[in-house]
Amino acid sequence: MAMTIDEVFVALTDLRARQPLVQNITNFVSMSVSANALLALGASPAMVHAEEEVGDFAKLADALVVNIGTLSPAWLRAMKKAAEAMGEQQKPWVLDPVATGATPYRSEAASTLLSLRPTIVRGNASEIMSLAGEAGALGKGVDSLAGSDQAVEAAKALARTSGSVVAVTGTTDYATDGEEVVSVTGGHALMPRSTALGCALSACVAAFSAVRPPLAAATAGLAVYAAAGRIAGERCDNGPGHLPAELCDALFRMDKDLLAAHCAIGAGSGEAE
Ligand SMILES: Nc1ncnc2c1ncn2[C@@H]1O[C@H](COP(=O)(O)OP(=O)(O)O)[C@@H](O)[C@H]1O
Ligand SMILES: Cc1ncsc1CCOP(=O)(O)O
Ligand SMILES: [Mg+2]
Repeated sequence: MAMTIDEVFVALTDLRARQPLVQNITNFVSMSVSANALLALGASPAMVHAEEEVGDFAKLADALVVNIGTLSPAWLRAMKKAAEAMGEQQKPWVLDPVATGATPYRSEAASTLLSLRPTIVRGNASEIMSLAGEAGALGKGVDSLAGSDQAVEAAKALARTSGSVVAVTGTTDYATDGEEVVSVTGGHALMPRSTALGCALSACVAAFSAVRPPLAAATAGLAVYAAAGRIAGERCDNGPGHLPAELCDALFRMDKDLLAAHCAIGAGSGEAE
């Protein structure tokens, strides 16, 4: 059974009460976007990526997001160390496999991190298809060339082989544990025209993973973000320039009525109800 809007709102209320500390090892492009989105949502962000301290910081964090957007060998070592530390403590972490498939280095890094068993993997369609090993799943750098509808089977297969919940995003978002598939609609067509909004979504999903089990955390994160994205996009008549700021305002103001009016959650890989 997919979560209801009421259950998503209770999860958001719990998140706001808990104010989880979310450790981010994320790319340079997304740092400020993700930190602001987390603060607006009600979480507490920290961008910490030195390999000398990520293990110690992971002891403090309630959740971790690992994002390979601007990868380098030192960062990858830090990502592995932090992910292992979270695993040892049985605390949740989210992998955002930015542009996996674009280069062998990136694909190998994403596979290595996947083998450390993230709680949740969140990516666009090309990334999820590539990580699932589908031939011809090329994206265009960090952007997807495939629709999320095309990636649902890959997401299910990836969830089954990895043991992670997989969230694949696009016009419709999907979350799956390999058996159940939840669809979420909302968002806005301007969202792919503003950088790092997928990264910030992964960070928000990590925040929810501190207060809910994996599939519920992914569903709640997708739904709250979809509603905020829809509200934000509708306020951006002149283009995407102010979209990140509007998105933060919408995350901050989110309540049950706004959620119900601006996103929908469905069961299965068809259209959301
Ligand atoms: N055409 C669209 N309509 C509505 N929402 C969209 C659309 N494309 C992307 N989004 C939303 O933008 C966010 C980022 O998704 P996506 O673009 O798939 O990830 P990434 O930025 O990592 O490539 C998600 O919340 C997704 O639902
Ligand atoms: C443009 C860019 N280049 C490396 S990481 C990055 C940000 C990607 O952000 P998103 O995946 O959320 O669009
Ligand atoms: Mg991305």
